[in-house]
Amino acid sequence: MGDTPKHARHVAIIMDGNGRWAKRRALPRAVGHQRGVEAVRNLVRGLGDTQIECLTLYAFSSENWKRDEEEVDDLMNLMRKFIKSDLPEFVANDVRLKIIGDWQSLAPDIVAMLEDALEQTSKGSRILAVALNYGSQQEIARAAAKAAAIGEVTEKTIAAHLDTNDLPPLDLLIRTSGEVRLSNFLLWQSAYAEMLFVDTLWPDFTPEMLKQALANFDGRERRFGGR
Ligand SMILES: CC(C)=CCC/C(C)=C/CC/C(C)=C/COP(=O)(O)OP(=O)(O)O
Ligand SMILES: C=C(C)CCOP(=O)(O)OP(=O)(O)O
Ligand SMILES: [Mg+2]
Repeated sequence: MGDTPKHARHVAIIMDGNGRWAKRRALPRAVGHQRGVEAVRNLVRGLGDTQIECLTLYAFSSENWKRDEEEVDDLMNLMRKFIKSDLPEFVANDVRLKIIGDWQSLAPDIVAMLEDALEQTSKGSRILAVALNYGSQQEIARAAAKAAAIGEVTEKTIAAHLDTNDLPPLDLLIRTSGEVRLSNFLLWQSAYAEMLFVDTLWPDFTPEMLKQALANFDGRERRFGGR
């Protein structure tokens, strides 16, 4: 595997634990999500200090619609606020936004904001991919249907129609909060990804912890089925 880079090019994070972070402090869940956004902001600000080419963040799953309407509204409003406040910083810091998932079916104003943000960041070189209304099984089914429509259902044609088709291969998947499951995130892309499950609740996750995760990755031996 001579062409395998030593460092992680593509890192994905399941940002779990906002609710428990708030509960421990007897605060509303919305406050946990707010602090979760701050953790995202700090991480994106520190991205330039790493060799990561693409950071993919799980922000809202296709199953998260099952939550109370109030919490869903809070999350959508945080999204609106985050794009508005942080877009200029993305542009200034060479960040290219990418959205994966069925984001086109979100509220029309969010879709419009995202389209504008995609356009404004299109020249950036470091990718921040945000998974919104994302479910990996749904993504694979969509890709398989497209592959079937061209009459060739293979690993290659399915991968070519996944939302992640223009991203580097996934190297490292991190989940915070101590849960050890994928919750319908990047199932196909995780085939040979390294995984790291940490107990830290998402609002407490720092850029320093990301660096520790990258160091942990650097110490692993990847074999891809070879010997
Ligand atoms: C990019 C961006 C603006 C992101 C929005 C903020 C953010 C960090 C969203 C993640 C939402 C979410 C469902 C987190 C999981 O915590 P949980 O609610 O499942 O917590 P719990 O498992 O402790 O209940
Ligand atoms: C981080 C996001 C956006 C989704 C995964 O976390 P969940 O909290 O929704 O997953 P489960 O514990 O329900 O599996
Ligand atoms: Mg959770």
